[in-house]
Amino acid sequence: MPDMLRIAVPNKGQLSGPASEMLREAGYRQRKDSRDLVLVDPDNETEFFFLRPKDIAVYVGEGILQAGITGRDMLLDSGAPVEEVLPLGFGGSTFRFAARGGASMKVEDLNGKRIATSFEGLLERYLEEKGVQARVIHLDGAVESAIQLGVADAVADVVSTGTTLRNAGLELFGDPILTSEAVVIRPQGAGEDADVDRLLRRLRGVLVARDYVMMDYDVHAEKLDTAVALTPGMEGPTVSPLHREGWVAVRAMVPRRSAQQIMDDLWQLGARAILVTDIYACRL
Ligand SMILES: Nc1ncnc2c1ncn2[C@@H]1O[C@H](COP(=O)(O)OP(=O)(O)OP(=O)(O)O)[C@@H](O)[C@H]1O
Ligand SMILES: O=P(O)(O)OC[C@H]1O[C@H](OP(=O)(O)OP(=O)(O)O)[C@H](O)[C@@H]1O
Ligand SMILES: [Mg+2]
Repeated sequence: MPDMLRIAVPNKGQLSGPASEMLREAGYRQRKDSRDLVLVDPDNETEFFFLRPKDIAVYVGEGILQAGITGRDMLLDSGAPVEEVLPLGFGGSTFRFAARGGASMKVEDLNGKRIATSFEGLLERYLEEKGVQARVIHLDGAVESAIQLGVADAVADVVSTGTTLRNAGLELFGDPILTSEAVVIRPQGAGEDADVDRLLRRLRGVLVARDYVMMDYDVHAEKLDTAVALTPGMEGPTVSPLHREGWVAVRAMVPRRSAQQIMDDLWQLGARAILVTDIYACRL
């Protein structure tokens, strides 16, 4: 068997589904049974290991696996010798303090208090930075209940929509300790690795295909400069002659979220036959 690229992927939790989905879009096989621990993709000479998201930085830091997908918060919390090489745009969250609603706590008020968290690495580093002395209580999850149950005076927890905190009658205080999302990690100081580079190129291709669309339109040559300013593309748009005298066809990638606005602006300018299509995959 040829040398396999060995990659760590979250086996459950918030990152598991989106990570596998992204790898599938990048052309890799993914597991069908959520209890599978390993999946071999012989066509791509890649082996995927499904591990607890919090353990992934440890495996990659030990050099056992060449890369992995985990949360930035988890990688920093672990203190493992790994580095972030590519943010993936999903699993977005902030790591924040919260206390009982109406308590109007400030970070300084945490001196001498008990703070519950499942990220004590992150929390302890932050408290030290701010010169706050508090007792850190480690909990594995459902940290929001710790205040009501009298185990802690405040919590430091992952917040996405804030629904979980609100439902527990808690309110946020202080600045966000960290802003996180899913990231690809590698062992710190790992050298060139053609196999990892190929994985990263594929994932970047998925990110671009998700964030951009292809826009085609026809415009009068006199309006071309203004139109190109609206659709500069990645390295300048493709401009081709049209059979219709004085008109040209333009093709450029535009951000998906502004596509409708750009179409309105191009229409105003006199452009016609404006088409938007999905990008299935790409290497830029
Ligand atoms: N509600 C959420 N929305 C988006 N991302 C989230 C959310 N909750 C957590 N995350 C992010 O997902 C990553 C994994 O967190 P998750 O809670 O799934 O792991 P876990 O707690 O170890 O797993 P489990 O909850 O199954 O025990 C973290 O980086 C975290 O910031
Ligand atoms: O701000 P929200 O959108 O409500 O999301 C944040 C919640 O989601 C995660 O919990 P998860 O479901 O992973 O449970 P856990 O506490 O057991 O990790 C996280 O730990 C928060 O509790
Ligand atoms: Mg969780």
